[in-house]
Amino acid sequence: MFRRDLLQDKVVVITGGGTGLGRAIGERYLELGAKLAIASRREEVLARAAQEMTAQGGEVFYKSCDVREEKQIADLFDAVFAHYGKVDILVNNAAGNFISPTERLSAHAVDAVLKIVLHGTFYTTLELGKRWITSGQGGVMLNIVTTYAASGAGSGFVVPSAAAKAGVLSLTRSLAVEWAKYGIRQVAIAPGMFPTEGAWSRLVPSDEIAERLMHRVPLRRVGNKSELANLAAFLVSDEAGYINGEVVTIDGGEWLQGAGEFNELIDLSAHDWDQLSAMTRKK
Ligand SMILES: CCCCC/C=C/C(=O)SCCNC(=O)CCNC(=O)[C@H](O)C(C)(C)COP(=O)(O)OP(=O)(O)OC[C@H]1O[C@@H](n2cnc3c(N)ncnc32)[C@H](O)[C@@H]1OP(=O)(O)O
Ligand SMILES: NC(=O)C1=CN([C@@H]2O[C@H](COP(=O)(O)OP(=O)(O)OC[C@H]3O[C@@H](n4cnc5c(N)ncnc54)[C@H](OP(=O)(O)O)[C@@H]3O)[C@@H](O)[C@H]2O)C=CC1
Repeated sequence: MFRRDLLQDKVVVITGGGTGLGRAIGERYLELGAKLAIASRREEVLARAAQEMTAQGGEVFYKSCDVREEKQIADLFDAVFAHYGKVDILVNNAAGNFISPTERLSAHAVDAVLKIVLHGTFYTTLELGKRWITSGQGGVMLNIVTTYAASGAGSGFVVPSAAAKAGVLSLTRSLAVEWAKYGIRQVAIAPGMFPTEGAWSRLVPSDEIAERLMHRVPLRRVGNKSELANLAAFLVSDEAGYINGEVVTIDGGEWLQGAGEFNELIDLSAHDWDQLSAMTRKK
């Protein structure tokens, strides 16, 4: 699908790059010639991922980093710059989320999500942005958000995530303008349903919920990680150099089905339509 050298020698930092979608994005980037640095809290997860990801070749540097901690982020970038000499691309992928009626949440639970998603993304963006601006080097920042942020609708039962991801999208669009003069480009992806252990264990804990969610997708399937990884590769590549401040939704049409008032009629049979037509046509 892509030139094999699309991301040749680009150095990419991916937060949460040891699991799920972050790892899938990293694997695709490696195939396209990039050098990776993956970071998250659990060092053993990163170490295993780095080993497995480089089985076919390529280079993956890893370092434990809690994105809620400013000092750990500075240490991360110090280490990556020392190792590779530069950073070209940042993928803000780390996140926290779980379903809960909002009235059951404590302040601590709200903070648990806001601090990873909103503060963490802001801190990594700020740390790397300052370094790029000081050195005169530009780059690309890709933020992974959600359809309920991109649509502007938010979502019940994941309200801290909805609020935080909306903030991240606002950060994306705001800096797309403010930092363009430094050669820093901002883009975002809003994924729909992509089964990962991290997301499914916290958000889709039963078959019943899975069935309900799936029914919302016009394509009637979940996304393949490779589909998302391909989009993530294009958006950070020089081929997408004129895309700045945009969010691309990849959800099989899910949010649109929810938005159209009459889309619920999708399940009606031909027989149902015959009856309805007879009722609605002028007599
Ligand atoms: C299906 C389509 C997908 C839709 C969009 C998906 C978006 C995503 O972001 S998917 C990514 C999911 N992956 C993760 O969340 C990975 C990282 N998550 C975590 O580490 C935890 O889940 C975390 C977010 C809770 C953070 O962990 P930690 O900082 O260790 O927090 P604590 O375990 O100490 O909990 C803090 C606070 O939150 C309360 N809490 C935790 N889980 C739940 C829950 N499932 N329901 C209700 N409350 C929860 C916990 O009880 C603590 O509050 P207090 O008890 O008041 O202290
Ligand atoms: N899967 C899906 O259907 C969807 C996912 N998304 C988004 O995609 C992204 C990836 O999610 P997914 O792969 O599904 O889930 P995962 O749970 O696999 O990914 C979350 C990653 O974030 C890391 N992380 C969490 N907290 C921190 C922290 N404080 N500091 C550093 N890293 C942290 C985790 O590693 P560790 O625990 O080691 O810190 C983990 O690697 C997220 O931004 C999510 O919001 C959006 C819409 C749908």
